[in-house]
Amino acid sequence: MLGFIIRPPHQLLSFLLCPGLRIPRLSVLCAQPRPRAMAISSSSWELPLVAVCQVTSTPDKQQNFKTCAELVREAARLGACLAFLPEAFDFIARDPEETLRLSEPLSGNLLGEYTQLARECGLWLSLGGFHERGQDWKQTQKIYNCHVILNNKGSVVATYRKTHLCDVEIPGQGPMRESNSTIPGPSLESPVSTPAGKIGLAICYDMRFPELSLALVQAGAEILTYPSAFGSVTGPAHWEVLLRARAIETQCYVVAAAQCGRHHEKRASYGHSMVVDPWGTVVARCSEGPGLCLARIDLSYLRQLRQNLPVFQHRRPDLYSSLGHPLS
Ligand SMILES: O=C(O)CNC(=O)[C@H](CS)NC(=O)CCC(=O)C(=O)O
Repeated sequence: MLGFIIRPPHQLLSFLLCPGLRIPRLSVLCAQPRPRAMAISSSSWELPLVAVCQVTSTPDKQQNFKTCAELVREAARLGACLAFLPEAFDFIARDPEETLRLSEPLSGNLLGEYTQLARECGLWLSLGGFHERGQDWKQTQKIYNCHVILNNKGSVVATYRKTHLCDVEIPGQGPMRESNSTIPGPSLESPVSTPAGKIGLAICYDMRFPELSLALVQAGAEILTYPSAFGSVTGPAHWEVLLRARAIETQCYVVAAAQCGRHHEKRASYGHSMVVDPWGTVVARCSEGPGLCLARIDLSYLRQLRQNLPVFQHRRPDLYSSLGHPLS
């Protein structure tokens, strides 16, 4: 019954906005009529709307907060119930010493400002990667890369500390040595219920490890999030392919808020923030530069797709570890 698996048309609308520009640019990627078999009782405009914010963080924390707050307010005005900010929304420093110096605990001033913002706007926030001084800061002098979910009252409802750290050297991109400043998180987190659906938490480089996305979907995730500061060389080759692959194999929505542009003399990011639906189609994407895009999340579509193409009933966990140990 593959004929029934066609994206409903309301998902094909994405509004591309620049912060200075008040008129939304409406981009209709495609406009097929909704097939009868997919009809649902609610109007598409009642489906939850999410906003994906794209920024260029610098070492200036106050300025970064101003930019993010403006996008979050815009998201609220446009009717989003949840706004996603990228990894390192708080700042991107020039070196590990500066990263450690600018970091704060979750109880610090910056999270306090975001708490107020969520409350004032009445929307949920995915704060994609906060440089967090954890409980062990005094002993370790290192931080966690912490994804924080705030509800519309500003309370922290979930935290996930990045488990796969990006220590890579890609020619042409400048070395990344995240472990110089950061400790890997100790565990995965259970998906968290939000007005848009159950969100599985991850961060950036984590998207290269499909075991993580499978663990999250098997624990009930409907939306996977990969807030990112993706490299400018790996970006064009891997970014969209990885995100769409994670969406197709898990049959989840994938939301990826990204850093873009030049952060300082030593660092630039790829951008291309997007929302992918469970069929693997990109249903919203940001244009170049800071801004936001919007997408509706249709969980009845997700359930229909999982029924029509029941890969999770066809898995063979009895086989997958039968070839011994993974490559070292
Ligand atoms: O450094 C900070 O302040 C915040 N953290 C990051 O920007 C991290 C570690 S350097 N970036 C990535 O994981 C990029 C992954 C990537 O580019 C890939 O997988 O290709």
